Amino acid sequence: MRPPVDVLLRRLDPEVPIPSYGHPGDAGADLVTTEAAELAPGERAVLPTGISLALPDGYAAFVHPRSGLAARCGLALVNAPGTVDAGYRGEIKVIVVNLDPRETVRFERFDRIAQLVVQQVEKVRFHEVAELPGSARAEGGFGSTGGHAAVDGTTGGNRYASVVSDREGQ
Ligand SMILES: O=c1ccn([C@H]2C[C@H](O)[C@@H](COP(=O)(O)OP(=O)(O)OP(=O)(O)O)O2)c(=O)[nH]1
Ligand SMILES: [Mg+2]
Repeated sequence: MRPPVDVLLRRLDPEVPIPSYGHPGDAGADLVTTEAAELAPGERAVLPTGISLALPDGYAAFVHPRSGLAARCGLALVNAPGTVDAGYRGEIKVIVVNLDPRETVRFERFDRIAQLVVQQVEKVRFHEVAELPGSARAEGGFGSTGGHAAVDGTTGGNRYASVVSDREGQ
């Protein structure tokens, strides 16, 4: 395993735990909320994590959802993944939304609400051209290879769409 990258961290709450990886190979370090919160169905909130970072130049951190909360509670991040720029020195916040149609989601102070993935990112220089070089995919996108579910009763002309219509016919 490669040695970890050193990142400076400031605690904005003296008791907040430093983000930690659950297992040695994990990509995301868990972030907690420093405020208890209650989200009714459909409600969103911006939750404080009590930390700010100084990421090295050439890196960014991405705020990702936790799958367990998504599966169990319908909790999502509105802007997933949230992008934390290397130059950002403010508090990292997590923009959550309760997508469950019925149940309220409750968080206690220091509950783990999201995970932070730190990655190297490229900065590019854009060069405008009149024509782009060809490729196998060309302009095909948005389900051009099939396999997308039907939307609004239309069939996508693929096997998943026909599975949906078979089920509806039963
Ligand atoms: O989930 C997130 C996403 C962003 N940020 C912070 C760090 C990031 O560097 C800054 C700005 O985020 P972004 O660029 O996504 O938002 P914007 O609406 O484009 O704001 P700005 O105009 O400040 O770039 O907000 C968070 O704390 N949590
Ligand atoms: Mg921005």
